[in-house]
Order: sequence, then structure tokens, then C-alpha cells
Amino acid sequence: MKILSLHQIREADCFTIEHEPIASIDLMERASRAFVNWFCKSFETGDYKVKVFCGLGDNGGDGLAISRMLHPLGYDVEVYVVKYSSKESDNFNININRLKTQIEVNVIDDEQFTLSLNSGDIIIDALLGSGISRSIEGLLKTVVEQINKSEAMIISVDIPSGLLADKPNNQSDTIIKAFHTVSFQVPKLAFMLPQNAEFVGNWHIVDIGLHQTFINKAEVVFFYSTPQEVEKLIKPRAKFSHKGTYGHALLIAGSYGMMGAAILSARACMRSGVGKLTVHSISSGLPILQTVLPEAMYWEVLNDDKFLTTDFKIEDLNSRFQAVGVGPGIGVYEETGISLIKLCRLCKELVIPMVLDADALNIFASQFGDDFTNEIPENSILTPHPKEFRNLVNQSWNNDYEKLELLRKLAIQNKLIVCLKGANTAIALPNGTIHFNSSGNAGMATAGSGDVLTGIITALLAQGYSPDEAAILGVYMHGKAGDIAAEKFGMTSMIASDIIENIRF
Ligand SMILES: NC(=O)C1=CN([C@@H]2O[C@H](COP(=O)(O)OP(=O)(O)OC[C@H]3O[C@@H](n4cnc5c(N)ncnc54)[C@H](O)[C@@H]3O)[C@@H](O)[C@H]2O)[C@@H](O)CC1
Ligand SMILES: Nc1ncnc2c1ncn2[C@@H]1O[C@H](COP(=O)(O)OP(=O)(O)O)[C@@H](O)[C@H]1O
Ligand SMILES: [K+]
Repeated sequence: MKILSLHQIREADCFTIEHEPIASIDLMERASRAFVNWFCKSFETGDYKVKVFCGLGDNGGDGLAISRMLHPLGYDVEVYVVKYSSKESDNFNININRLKTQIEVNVIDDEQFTLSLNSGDIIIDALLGSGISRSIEGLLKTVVEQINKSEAMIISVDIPSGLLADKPNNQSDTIIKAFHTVSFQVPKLAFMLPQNAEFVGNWHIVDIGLHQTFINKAEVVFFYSTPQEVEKLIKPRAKFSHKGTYGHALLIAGSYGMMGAAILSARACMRSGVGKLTVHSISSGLPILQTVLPEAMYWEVLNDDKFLTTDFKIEDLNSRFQAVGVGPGIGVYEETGISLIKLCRLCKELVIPMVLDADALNIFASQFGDDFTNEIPENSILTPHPKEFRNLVNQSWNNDYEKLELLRKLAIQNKLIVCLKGANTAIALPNGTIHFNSSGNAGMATAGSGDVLTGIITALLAQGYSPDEAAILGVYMHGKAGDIAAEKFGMTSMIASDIIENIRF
């Protein structure tokens, strides 16, 4: 799903009005109806009040229309209009006239006003929408602060009032802290970013029928990968296929005291459809590996080191492996760094796709400085978490928008696929697009879950998925497995092994 810029959202509105054609006020009616449908599915009527706070622009117009629609459905609706200026939008004025015959409208025009808000109330925030052009001040600020202080559940229409849709707010900005945000047609970039989580809450998209011709043609940088879109990438298994059809993966993982990382990524690799898997690890880890994962083959480090010190040769890899995953638990030893460089050079020469994770990335950051990317083959997949990413780019950022720009730059300039992990993992592709993942949950913030991801993506590369597809599909299936695990065990109790056991291709 495309994430349109604010400018494109306005253009999509205008295009729809002109080409459907539909009057602007009727489009507002449709948007408000879509919100109301969502609301009715989510909340039954009861002995609580729905307090709708409206601004004076079109977002306020939505709030008025929503109030008019909810009232006859049996909801106990109270309407508040915050009169922070003398200018109302046309659609606001039409809707206030339509509403007035039905419900009394409370006007807030004095900063001394104290709102009476109870914990059982539902507040609908229709103060400001995507038309915000400056920080919230004065009367509006007082109202937003009182709403945020209340214990009522806040539901924002389109976007939390005060939040900018696709650029950073000032740290001191006053912004509604919604529990739910119900947004029209497409998600906003702001929803994807950790810095806005406390404002956006759980977000939902409702279809308001903006013209598909416009949306299909719109050129965008950011995408939200919906389950429907991503699951289409899964290749069915052919009836007469055999293990050779699904590739042979090499996973290089583990060191003394870190064999768990190797086991987790290897198990996840086997669960993700690879034909054959060889694990390269230290020889003292061999008995553990062979016991817990008899499906895999092993190639141990010959000298009995506690870490990887392999002098990789072309004949070790040539015509054997279709994908190489390296990093989980290998440690950041200098000797391992030398082996890693040899490995990367051979993979580049033999054009074997790679996944680089965890300590492989830490080695690059600590031993190879700013030139680290010269050694990484083009089209490799990197899977850093934010701290590993910071060390890799050797730069910090003031806000999440700057972080995304650094991510894009890394992917474009070096022709890499970089998965910046976390909630809504951001996958940057060499073509400059960024794809946000839709699956996963905070239960995955547990040791070893990143190792699982490395195994999954390595398996997909070995099966012939392109690096772009392997990254997008792998991250999604990892999150989906985490979601199933969370349902079974609870977010707090689930562990990385539970993610593996619930991978479902
Ligand atoms: N255009 C359309 O066809 C549709 C628009 N819709 C709604 O319209 C919204 C956008 O409407 P608008 O563009 O009128 O924008 P807003 O409703 O956000 O209001 C913008 C108005 O408030 C003023 N303003 C901006 N920042 C302010 C601040 N900090 N303090 C005080 N006043 C401020 C602006 O000068 C402008 O007059 C969307 O978020 C959505 O809710 C929906 O009804 C769907 C259809
Ligand atoms: N709050 C969260 N919501 C969704 N996914 C998360 C969350 N926290 C972590 N994850 C996922 O869990 C994995 C954690 O990886 P990582 O930090 O490398 O863990 P480890 O190093 O312990 O293996 C990543 O895929 C990340 O996207
Ligand atoms: K709003």
C-alpha cells in the first residue's frame, strides 16, 4: 500500500472530486460514514458519552458529520466546537447547519473553560487534521492539554490533532495522544515512526473511495506492506520438486558461549523451506548442533578455536551454496573479521546472495570504519537493529525522519537492502523505496528473535527469491510467526524459539 505525501493526499482529494465526480461535501460525508462504520463495529452503545471535539476546518467538519450520524444510532453524543479563530471552512459551515437541528452544539471560546471528562467517556478528536500549518497554541492548546490529561479513551479522526503527517514536529509541540487513530484511505508516514507512537496509538485505515487512477499513478518513496500484498509473494511448492529445487544455504553462526544464536537461526532456516542447510561453526559447538537440529549438516571450524577463523577458499563455496547467512553469535573477534572479508569477497566473485546480521555488522562497524560497504557485495541484505545501524552509519539522528534518510542513503549509495528492525521494520531497497512491515509485536523484543529472522531470510534467498522479495517476505513472515506465538503464549512470555515453531509458509 502506498504511503502518499500530504501534498499527494490533497491532490487525490481534488482528483476524486473532479473525476468521480463528487462534491467535496459528499466526499466528507463518505469519509465520516466510513469512520462511523468503524466506530460502530468497535464500540457498542452503552451508558457512556461520546464527546466530539471539532475544530473549524474540514477535520472539524468530519467531526460534525460523525456526530450527526452517531446520534440516531443510539450513542449519547455531545458536540464541542473550539472557536480558536473566526474563519471556518465551507464544509464545516454546511455541517454545522445540518447538525444544529439535531443536537445542541457547545462552543468553547474562552481559555478559562474547564472540560468535564470522565474515564468512561469516548472522546472523538476532530480538532485539526492534515491541514495543520503551525504549532497548536492558545485556546486549542488548553483544550488539547485537558483532553490528554483526562482518562477518557481518545479516538482521532484522520490524524491526531497537532501531529504533522510527513515531517517532524517540534519537541515542544502540543499533540493529541490518541488510543486509536482512524485514518482516511492511506496511512500517513508519521504513523510508522517510533517517535509518534504515543500520539497515534493503534491506527486503522478506512476506505473513502479516493480515485484509484490517481493512487495507482502516484510515485511514492514509502510503502506499507499489507499482509495481502506480501503473502502473494510466496511461491507454491511444485508437486515433482525435490530438495535440490529449494537450494542449499550456508549459515555461519555461533562462537564459544553463543551457540544458541546458531541454533535459532538454523532452525528458523529449516522451517522456512530451504532444501538443504549447512551450518558452519566452531567444532566444540558441533555436538550441541547435531543433537538439537539433526536436519542440518555441519562444517566445523577445523582448529578448535572459540570463534570463527576460517580461511575460506573458492572451492568451499563454488557450486555448493545458493545463499549465505552470516553473523548471529559470531562475536567481534579480529580474526573473525579477516574471515568475514574473505567470505564477502568470494560471495561477490561467485555472486552468492548474502544476509549479514548482528556481529557481522558489528565487525564491519568496528573494524572497517566508514569504508565498510566497499567489502559488502551489492544486493546483500543487512538486518541491523537501531544500535547496530547507528554504529554502521557512524552518525546519530535528531528524529526518525533523519534516520529514514540515512537508511535510504545507505541502501541507494551501496546498492544494499537494509532492514532496520523494530516495530514496523523499515526495509530500504537500492531503488530508494522504503517498505514498512505490518506484522509483529512487542513480544518479539526478546533475545534471539533477530537470529530467527536471519535464518528465515537466508532460506528464502536459497530458494531463489530475489533479495528485495526475500527481505520483505522474510520480515513479514517473521512478524507473523511472532503474532501467532504471542496469541499462544502472551507477549510477555513468548521466547524466540516460539517464533520459530510458529513460522507458517
Ligand atoms: N478534502 C477533502 O475532500 C476531505 C478532507 N477530509 C478531512 O479534511 C481534513 C483536512 O482539512 P483541512 O485542510 O481543512 O484542515 P484542518 O481541518 O486540519 O484545518 C485546517 C485549518 O486550521 C488552520 N490551522 C492550521 N493549523 C492550525 C493551528 N495549529 N492552530 C489553529 N488553526 C490552525 C488552517 O489555517 C486551516 O484553516 C482531513 O484531515 C480530513 O479529516 C475528509 O473529510 C475527507 C475528504
Ligand atoms: N516492539 C516490537 N514490535 C515488533 N517487532 C519487534 C519489536 N521489538 C523487536 N521486534 C523484532 O524482533 C527482532 C529483534 O531483533 P534483534 O534486536 O536483532 O534481536 P536479537 O539480537 O536478540 O536477536 C527484530 O526482527 C524486530 O523487528
Ligand atoms: K484529528
